[in-house]
Amino acid sequence: MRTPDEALAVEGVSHSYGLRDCSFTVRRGAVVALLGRNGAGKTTVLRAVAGLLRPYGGRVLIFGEPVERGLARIGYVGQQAALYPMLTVAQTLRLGARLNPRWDRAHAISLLGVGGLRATARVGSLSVGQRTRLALVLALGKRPDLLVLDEPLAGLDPVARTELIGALMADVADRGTTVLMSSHVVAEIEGVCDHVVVLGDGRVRLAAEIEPALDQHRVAAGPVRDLGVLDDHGVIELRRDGDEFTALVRAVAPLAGPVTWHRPTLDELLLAYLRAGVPQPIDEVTPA
Ligand SMILES: Nc1ncnc2c1ncn2[C@@H]1O[C@H](COP(=O)(O)OP(=O)(O)OP(=O)(O)O)[C@@H](O)[C@H]1O
Repeated sequence: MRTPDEALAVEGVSHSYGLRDCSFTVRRGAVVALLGRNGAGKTTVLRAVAGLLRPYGGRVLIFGEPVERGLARIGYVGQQAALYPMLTVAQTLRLGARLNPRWDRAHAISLLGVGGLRATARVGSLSVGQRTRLALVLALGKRPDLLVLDEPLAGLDPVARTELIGALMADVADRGTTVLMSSHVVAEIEGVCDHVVVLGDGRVRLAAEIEPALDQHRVAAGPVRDLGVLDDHGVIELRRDGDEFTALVRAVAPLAGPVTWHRPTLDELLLAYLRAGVPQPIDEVTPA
């Protein structure tokens, strides 16, 4: 059911680029990590959300409206920052001001300081990481309500990463900006994102709030002869090593048996979903 709290609804989105009936929702102010193995469809989903690619099936709603009507409210930074190499940094910001009715000059200039970018530098002379920073400044200067970022930190050095994450989080805290960002790095997600969406084989395998999802899953380990204890749980991934097994399960029954159980780390949870083959709905998960 649609709620006024909803920033984004991806409803049954399909595309020839391997997406099949993808659905998830994001509430206002959430910071969501989109994960998936190479080629899983993350960029395709993000481009559909940013209105840059029309899905073959399904639809995307931004704040309850078709994405085409919400474009002014979206800030998007793709993997290749779309910038004009012949312009200077200052000219690029002036272009940003012209193109975006909600442009916040003071905010953009303060972010430029965070990014350590010289106003007179020509875009063509910037490194990949510096261009990414400029693209982020442009996206944030637009004062978006929904920020869509495709691996935003990939080309950045560790100091720039920390600074930009800080600027991003300040924006989220000040303005309640909703963020959907793809990433391959669990350490990048931890402490920054509160929700995850995991794609696999073009479908949504997991769409959940991180802490409750960690509470709802368990890692079981023990001898293969005791595998029967998993029968009452939803097995996400099972790995065998000789006579021993390790499994990630959605714990739907009391934890029992001669095996050991522990609450997964975020790394364990995400790796299991990324490796697992079969889509698993999260809806009926109950706390262990
Ligand atoms: N322009 C295109 N033409 C044809 N196929 C494409 C095109 N762009 C993407 N694809 C295919 O769509 C699938 C999903 O690609 P997408 O870029 O969305 O994946 P991704 O999860 O972002 O991958 P990565 O982590 O490698 O960036 C891949 O199989 C890819 O080959």
